[in-house]
Amino acid sequence: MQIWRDVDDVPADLGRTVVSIGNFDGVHLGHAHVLREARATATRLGIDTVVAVTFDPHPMAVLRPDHAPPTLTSIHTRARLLEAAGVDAILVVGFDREIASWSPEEFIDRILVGALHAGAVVVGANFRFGAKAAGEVATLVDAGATRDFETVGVPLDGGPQVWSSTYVRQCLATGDVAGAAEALGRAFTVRGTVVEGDKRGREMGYPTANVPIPPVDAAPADGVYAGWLTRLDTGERFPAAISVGTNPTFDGERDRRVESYVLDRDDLELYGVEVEVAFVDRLRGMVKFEGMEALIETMHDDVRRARQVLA
Ligand SMILES: Cc1cc2nc3c(=O)[nH]c(=O)nc-3n(C[C@H](O)[C@H](O)[C@H](O)COP(=O)(O)O)c2cc1C
Ligand SMILES: Nc1ncnc2c1ncn2[C@@H]1O[C@H](COP(=O)(O)OP(=O)(O)O)[C@@H](O)[C@H]1O
Repeated sequence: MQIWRDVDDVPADLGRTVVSIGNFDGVHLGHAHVLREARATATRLGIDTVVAVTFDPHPMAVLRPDHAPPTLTSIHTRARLLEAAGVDAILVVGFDREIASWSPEEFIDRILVGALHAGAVVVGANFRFGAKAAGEVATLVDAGATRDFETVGVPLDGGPQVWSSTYVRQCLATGDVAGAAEALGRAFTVRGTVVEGDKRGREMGYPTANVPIPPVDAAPADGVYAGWLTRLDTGERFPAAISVGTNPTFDGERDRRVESYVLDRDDLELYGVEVEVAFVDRLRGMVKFEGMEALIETMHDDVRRARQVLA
């Protein structure tokens, strides 16, 4: 798959394409539905290449930083998932104030027609674009009439439910990782490099691989979950009981982390290893215990329940 980080990176000899546009954050089932329509449109028109146009950073992070939603997928993860959803190429538009000021027609002429030679544009029916979000599906339909591209506005109620990135974020904010997984069509995951913690885990009988959560990234609410830890260096996948939070029992001033105890193992060496943690189900909320003994008692139970969930 091709990734173009700038409009100037798009090869000049690119043939006609079918273009889908959006933030695609999460690449959830709603996105997959629109991308399936894009592929079907390409087949119908005899066009080979489906291009996804996406924005980085998220437009809200530029336009209203205080209201920017937490990110579900980094641009790298998004590219990987878009490829799996059948996209041939991705144009990542570096979103800034200048691009935000482009009128819908300017966006159409410079990106869709000028760079991508769109034969069709396929977007969700509620898609908005251009300065002040003035552009909509009808704007594309009108512009396409004189610029020789077709527009497909995909109805959002094509599936059993209207999925959205906002819905996924809401699920995560309440710890409903099973709901998030349903909307994504796969488990929600966090990626990162394992860092050192307070070295208390081994002492407690439950060593945990700790991954920091960048403040801009979405993560499940503080709590305890069952899931899987995958080493990205070897591809090995392990069942895990996972804690998200700041370890309130120990009162330390620290940032939120994802801490995974790999069930029934004490021999792993994970410091510095790149891992992916997948959240399957919520076990309970985070508790500030009176002492370490009470926490360990409860962790025995968490591990037992995690084993059941993952069996
Ligand atoms: C299954 C599981 C459940 C946990 N539940 C809690 C909890 O309810 N309250 C809490 O303060 N810490 C909880 N923790 C986090 C532990 O406090 C933390 O793993 C331990 O202090 C070791 O930290 P370290 O990796 O920095 O050494 C939990 C950890 C795991 C693996
Ligand atoms: N079953 C396991 N699950 C997670 N990490 C393990 C496990 N067994 C050994 N480890 C190793 O132990 C480390 C965690 O031990 P811990 O005492 O919690 O230290 P820290 O406070 O630095 O996280 C992990 O980073 C990993 O290298």
